[in-house]
Amino acid sequence: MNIRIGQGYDVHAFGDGDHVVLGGVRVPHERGVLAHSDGDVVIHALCDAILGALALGDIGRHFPPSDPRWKGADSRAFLRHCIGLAAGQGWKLGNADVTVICERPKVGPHAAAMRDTLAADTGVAVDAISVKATTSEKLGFTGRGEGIAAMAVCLLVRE
Ligand SMILES: Nc1ccn([C@@H]2O[C@H](COP(=O)(O)O)[C@@H](O)[C@H]2O)c(=O)n1
Ligand SMILES: C[C@@]1(CO)OP(=O)(O)OP(=O)(O)OC[C@H]1O
Repeated sequence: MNIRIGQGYDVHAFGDGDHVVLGGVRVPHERGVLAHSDGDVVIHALCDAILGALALGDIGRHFPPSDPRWKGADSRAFLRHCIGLAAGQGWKLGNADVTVICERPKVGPHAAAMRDTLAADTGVAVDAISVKATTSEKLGFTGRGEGIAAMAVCLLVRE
């Protein structure tokens, strides 16, 4: 069996709004995020991890922020596209592990729904998808509540 590893990272600044989208789940919050798409840092980091494992560049190469087609886009479509690129080369997702970094919103209460959504879009069992969260102890831009970040790693497998 062949394996490939990939990692991804994404950040969006908070802006006006009443929710954020994380892992395809609408999470109520007193701020939104500034983004061309729905600003889902979890999915953007996971897409970059998958694209990295495939050595196919990054999310901005496949979905340029200058392209009006992606304005307000549901990032789940980006994830399904990346999985499709992997499948086209015979790869499937082995597992993925995501960490969200923000003081708020609290991610824990939404992690199960996020895992369900990510598992559905990537075609794996939910136990192959991990979603974790941490604050940055009030340090840095996430600590000051200026934005939200996510890191992801994934393993692709091919028989
Ligand atoms: N946005 C967040 C941040 C953290 N959590 C949960 O709280 C735990 C403690 O966070 P520390 O940064 O103080 O270590 C963390 O392990 C998460 O379970 C969260 O749900 N949402
Ligand atoms: C997702 C894309 C889509 O145009 O735009 P944004 O929503 O701004 O998100 P980013 O994480 O900056 O990735 C770049 C783009 O691919």
